Amino acid sequence: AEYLRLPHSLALIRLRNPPVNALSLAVVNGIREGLQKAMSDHTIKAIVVCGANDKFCAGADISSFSRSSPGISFGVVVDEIQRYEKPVVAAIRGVALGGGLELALGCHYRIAHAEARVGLPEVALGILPGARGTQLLPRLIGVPMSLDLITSGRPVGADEALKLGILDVVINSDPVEEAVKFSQEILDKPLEPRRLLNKSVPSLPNMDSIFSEAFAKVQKQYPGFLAPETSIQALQAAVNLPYKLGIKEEEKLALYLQKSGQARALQYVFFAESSVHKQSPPSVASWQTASPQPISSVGVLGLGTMGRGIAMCFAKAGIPVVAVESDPKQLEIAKKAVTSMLEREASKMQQSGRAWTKPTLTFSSSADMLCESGRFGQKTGKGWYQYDKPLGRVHRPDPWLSEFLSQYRETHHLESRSISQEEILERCLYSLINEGFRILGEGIAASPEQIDIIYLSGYGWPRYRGGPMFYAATVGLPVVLEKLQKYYTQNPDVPQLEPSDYLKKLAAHGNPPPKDWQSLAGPPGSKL
Ligand SMILES: CC/C=C\C=C\CC(=O)SCCNC(=O)CCNC(=O)[C@H](O)C(C)(C)COP(=O)(O)OP(=O)(O)OC[C@H]1O[C@@H](n2cnc3c(N)ncnc32)[C@H](O)[C@@H]1OP(=O)(O)O
Repeated sequence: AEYLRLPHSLALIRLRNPPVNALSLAVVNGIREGLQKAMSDHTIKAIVVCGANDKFCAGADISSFSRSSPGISFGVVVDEIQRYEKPVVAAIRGVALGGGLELALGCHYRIAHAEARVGLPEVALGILPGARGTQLLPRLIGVPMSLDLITSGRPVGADEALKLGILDVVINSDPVEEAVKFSQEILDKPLEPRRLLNKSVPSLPNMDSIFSEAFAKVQKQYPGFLAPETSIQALQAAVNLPYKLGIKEEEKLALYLQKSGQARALQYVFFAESSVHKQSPPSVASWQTASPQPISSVGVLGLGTMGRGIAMCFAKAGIPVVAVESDPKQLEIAKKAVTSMLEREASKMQQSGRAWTKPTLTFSSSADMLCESGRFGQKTGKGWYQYDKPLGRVHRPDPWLSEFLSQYRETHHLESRSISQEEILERCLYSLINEGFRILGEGIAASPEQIDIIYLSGYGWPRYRGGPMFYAATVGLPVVLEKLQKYYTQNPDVPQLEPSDYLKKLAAHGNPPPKDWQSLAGPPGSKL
């Protein structure tokens, strides 16, 4: 941060840390030094705080989170500013997010450009506004709106922030110039009413129900995420405890989140999302330039209207199709429909003098064995289990199924054994992860981050677990390798369990973080 003396007995502290003036240790120290200089200089009457390059501050430096604990010591600075004996005015352009808004909340006044955005988006990073945000915001704008903004993390535009009371002035001109003028006008005004830490949270008669509704809402809206619920607990502390104790509770809850593992995953996702836009596979191929992989056969699940159309397309292209349909009636309809469509196509081709060979459509019968016995699952009250009633949800083991399975095992010479939850999880996830390593080794995916972002955006992988490749690094690559080796030895007929060479190469280096994988594994082959 830079310190400048301005005319009219004013000082300016300008945060400078491109690209977004994040609060690195140097920036925080710079702010403190600037405040001390201004305090000891008796000619300085007021201080304006702003950010360089048209941005106030995007909060803590997220890239340094793994090295230090964000938020906690910065809260002391936020309190120091509030207690300061000279007015401090925040001049906001661009964004004031996270620690950036907390810094502004510490200031006695906040002036912003109409296009500025302010907010506390910490929950998206698995943490909470731990530099007094959960204690100061409700004192300024009340509990219901603080709950909304902090649990959702959504930033608001300057106009909305003005209405809510977060900002004092919104202008269309330069906020620093406006703050300079404004500072001179408020020099004689008392500072005590501007110190949020000495205010109490506006009380409401139905506070308990407001909080219980908020808990219910976040559990529904963000299932599995720890940060929104923990933020509500911090807001409860703001209501129930004096400031001095409330900030202690905020610190305790912030520490809990930082250690939860979700914070690490969500911070990985933040950088993964911004990096995927900049990456292309090692071959520099893209969807615009890549040639399609050969397809030897295709599986289609379900033979409704869509499934039939898809099966037809591949059959017409001469690609063998295996289609599976669990409803025998639907299967009959589909067989007739597909056959007649293909025959129509064939006769058209024959009329036009082109040759056509009938493709083979193979319908798997194995998946239908239960259905053929009238067991369609919950809707018929029996399937792999017996249900309390048709469409019922309460299931219990079915002796019929035990008999069915024992016959099946006899026919296929299978030995029964119990399979633990752990084995199910590991065999499913590690074979998926193994495939991820294969496509990295083949140069099909540009980076582990790309695979993870696809899983988060398209396959419902929980964001707070960071994606399958991040998960592999969390478990440890040597562990993943060892487990795959074990399962492959037990199931040599399942090629997905055979550890990929790429994984073997990486595991030889221990458990490197995903960002180092490509440099350690060496140049990939290129299948594109
Ligand atoms: C001492 C600590 C005290 C208190 C701690 C409080 C907790 C926090 O503050 S947590 C951080 C809260 N802030 C955020 O979550 C903001 C995250 N950033 C954004 O939402 C956006 O980046 C943006 C600021 C709105 C800017 O968006 P846009 O203009 O679209 O640019 P981007 O491409 O997203 O970002 C540019 C560039 O900046 C990097 N970056 C952004 N924010 C941070 C940050 N807080 N820390 C570190 N780096 C940040 C971003 O990764 C981009 O970097 P490239 O290298 O160019 O990819």
